[in-house]
Amino acid sequence: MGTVIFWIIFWIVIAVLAFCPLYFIFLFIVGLFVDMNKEYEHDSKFFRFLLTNSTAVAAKLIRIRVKVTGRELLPKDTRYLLVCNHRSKFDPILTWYAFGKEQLSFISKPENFKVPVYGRIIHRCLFMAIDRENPRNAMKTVNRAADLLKRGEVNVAVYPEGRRNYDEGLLPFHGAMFKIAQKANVPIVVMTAKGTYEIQKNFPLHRSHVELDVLGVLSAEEIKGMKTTAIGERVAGIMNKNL
Ligand SMILES: CCCCCCCCCCCCCCCC(=O)OC[C@@H](O)COP(=O)(O)O
Repeated sequence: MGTVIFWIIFWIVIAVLAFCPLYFIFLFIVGLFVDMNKEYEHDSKFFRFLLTNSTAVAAKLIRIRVKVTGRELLPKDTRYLLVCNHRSKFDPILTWYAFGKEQLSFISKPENFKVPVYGRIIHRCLFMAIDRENPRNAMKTVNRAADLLKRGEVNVAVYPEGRRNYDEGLLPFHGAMFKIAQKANVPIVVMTAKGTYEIQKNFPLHRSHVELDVLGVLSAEEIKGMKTTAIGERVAGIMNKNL
C-alpha cells in the first residue's frame, strides 16, 4: 500500500513541477498578443482570468492563506475607488486574487509594466502607470482612472501612500488620488492589508496568513466638495483603527 501512495504523491509532484513552467510559457505566448503601445479602452475577461488564476496557483505554492472581511460592504450598484495601506509588493497581487470578480485595475509605478509576462497582462487589464516624480503627468493618470470609472469599465485601486511603508502606521497620503473618485463621482472603499510584509520571511518553511479587511465606504455624495486633505484624514482615521 505504501508503494502505491508513494507513486501517487510522486506523480502529483511531477505534474505540478511540469505544469508551472508550461503555464508560464503559455502566459508568455499569449502576452505577446498584447500591444504595449496601445491604450486599451475595454477590460479583457481572458487576461483578467489568467491574472487571477495564475496568482491563485502561486498563492497556493507560496503557502499564503488570505482571509477577507467586509466583502459585503463593496458597492454593487456603482464602480468605486479602492484605497489601501501598502506594506509589500504582495499587497496588489493578493488583492486582485482575493477580489477576482471585482475587476480591479491598479495604479502602479511604471517599473511594474516591465515585469516579464505580467507587465503585459496588467497592461491588458487596464492597470495604469503613474509618474510619481511629475505631478502634471500624474494628473493624466488621475483623469484616465476617472474616465474608466465614469464609463463603468473597471474598479480602480490605488495606494495613496505612493510607495511601500516599512514602518508602523501610515505614510502621508497623495491627496490627488482621492480626486479620482470626486472626478468620477464614485464612492471610496477603504481597506487595510495585514500580514503581507511577513510573507518573504515565512516562505518556504512557514505558511503566511494575510488579512484583507474592507472597513468602510465614503459615498460619492459625502466626498463631493470635500478637500482632498479632509478625505485623507477620514481615510487614515478608518485605516488606523484597524492597523
Ligand atoms: C504569480 C503572480 C505574479 C505577479 C507578478 C506581478 C508583477 C506586477 C505587479 C503589479 C502591481 C500593481 C500595483 C502596484 C502598486 C504600486 O506600484 O505601488 C508602488 C509600490 O508597489 C512599490 O513602490 P516602492 O515602494 O517605491 O518600490
